[in-house]
Amino acid sequence: MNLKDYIASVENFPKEGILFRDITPLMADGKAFKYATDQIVEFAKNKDVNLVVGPEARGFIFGCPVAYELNTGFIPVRKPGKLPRETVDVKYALEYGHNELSIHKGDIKKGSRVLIVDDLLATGGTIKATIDLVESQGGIVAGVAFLIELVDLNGRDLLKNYNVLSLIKY
Ligand SMILES: O=P(O)(O)OC[C@H]1O[C@H](OP(=O)(O)OP(=O)(O)O)[C@H](O)[C@@H]1O
Ligand SMILES: Nc1ncnc2[nH]cnc12
Repeated sequence: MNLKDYIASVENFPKEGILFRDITPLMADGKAFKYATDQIVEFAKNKDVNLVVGPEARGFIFGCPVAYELNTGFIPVRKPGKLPRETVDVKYALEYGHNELSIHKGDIKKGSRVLIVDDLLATGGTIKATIDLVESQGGIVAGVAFLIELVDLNGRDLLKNYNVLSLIKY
């Protein structure tokens, strides 16, 4: 299956000069969504993963079905003001702005083997912030999986010490 056939490319969204890779056609197609999820599950299988972590919002879309298939829990990494209990926070830069991410303190037990899942790797700011949150809680990042990698933005440079999967490259 060619997953690129299910990605829509939209010019100048959300800002002038950004070519937005829209995953919603893939999500809307049951076969493509399952195929992409299965590829990530396959990547995780020999990594002894016991927890999946995904950043808001699109990381939830792929992270949850992957966690279900792996029989693990899913921990959300969220934007400011969304998590009700005590959090650990980190600031980061985006391809088109900046943001802050949080995780509930204590959700990741020391020594947990974590698979981090997100829809897209651009500059790597989001994933690096997510890795920092996981590691600050004593989690071990067993793998990092994306549906899409924007190769020219060099996000991989931040991930040299990790097992990385991306299913579609632009
Ligand atoms: O590699 P980076 O440069 O950090 O960019 C990638 C991130 O940007 C997008 O999320 P966004 O923050 O737009 O949030 P959303 O998922 O809520 O739309 C995307 O889903 C990734 O998480
Ligand atoms: N070009 C892009 N398309 C979709 N999501 C993104 N997140 C960061 N850059 C993006």
